[in-house]
Amino acid sequence: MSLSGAHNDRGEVKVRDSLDDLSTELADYIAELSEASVKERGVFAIALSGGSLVSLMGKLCEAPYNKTVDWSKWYIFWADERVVAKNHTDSNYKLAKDGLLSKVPIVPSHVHSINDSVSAEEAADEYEFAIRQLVKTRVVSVSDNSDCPKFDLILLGMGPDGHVASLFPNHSVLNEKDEWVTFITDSPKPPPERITFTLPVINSASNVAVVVTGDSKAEAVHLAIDDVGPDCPSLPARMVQPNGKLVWFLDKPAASKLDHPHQG
Ligand SMILES: O=C1O[C@H](COP(=O)(O)O)[C@@H](O)[C@H](O)[C@H]1O
Repeated sequence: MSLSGAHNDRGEVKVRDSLDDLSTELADYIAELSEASVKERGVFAIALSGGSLVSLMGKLCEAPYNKTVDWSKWYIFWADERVVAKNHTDSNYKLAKDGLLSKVPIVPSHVHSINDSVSAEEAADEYEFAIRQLVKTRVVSVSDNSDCPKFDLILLGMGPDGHVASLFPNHSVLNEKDEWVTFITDSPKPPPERITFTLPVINSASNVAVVVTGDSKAEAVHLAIDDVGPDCPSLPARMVQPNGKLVWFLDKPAASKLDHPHQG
């Protein structure tokens, strides 16, 4: 069974029976956005996250996507990164390189990873500076409402606590309005030092997809998507309210606590 539908104002919710079906749906979605963006702008600026998302993107390395996607037009960024060496097992760059980037013909100079040899604060500043240069040359588009970058697609995962990127519940960086990229040194999930896109950047994207699997995340999915009333917690995932299009990719266990899991 495959379900898909609009869910209040929290975007489109796609629920798939198996991880295999979910991966195929995700690969189709990314490939379609890539094609549309290359047609419209000549490039595709995509920001990745780490965690379980990357293995769910694995189908992109297989036929037909490995041949049909115009990889030469892809520019890769990270919505969040752990401030560790690039060959460290905690590195989101390493995860993406091993699982995706080394298997498709991405242009190496289009891969924009952080400087891993400076402090978290400097890494965040340098990363924002690099993105600012690419906004000037329109490799990354600019928001219609602010000076924020408008990524063609930002891919997010979500933790059981409702964190997205490295924006954790009740953390002061959730209030950051001015910076595009900020840093934390007290992540509740190791490693502690991370850089992260801020909410204004995430919410300026043309498309945001949140990819969530497993029953340990079902409660957070419910709180992030359903109409939970005035007591609705300021869950980071619920604060993802992009100007562009929001799509949730869920397996059945992750969707199991939604009020209307079969909506649409
Ligand atoms: O620490 C992180 O966690 C989230 C969620 O990871 P998951 O393995 O539970 O899917 C991830 O999206 C983020 O990029 C990462 O740094």
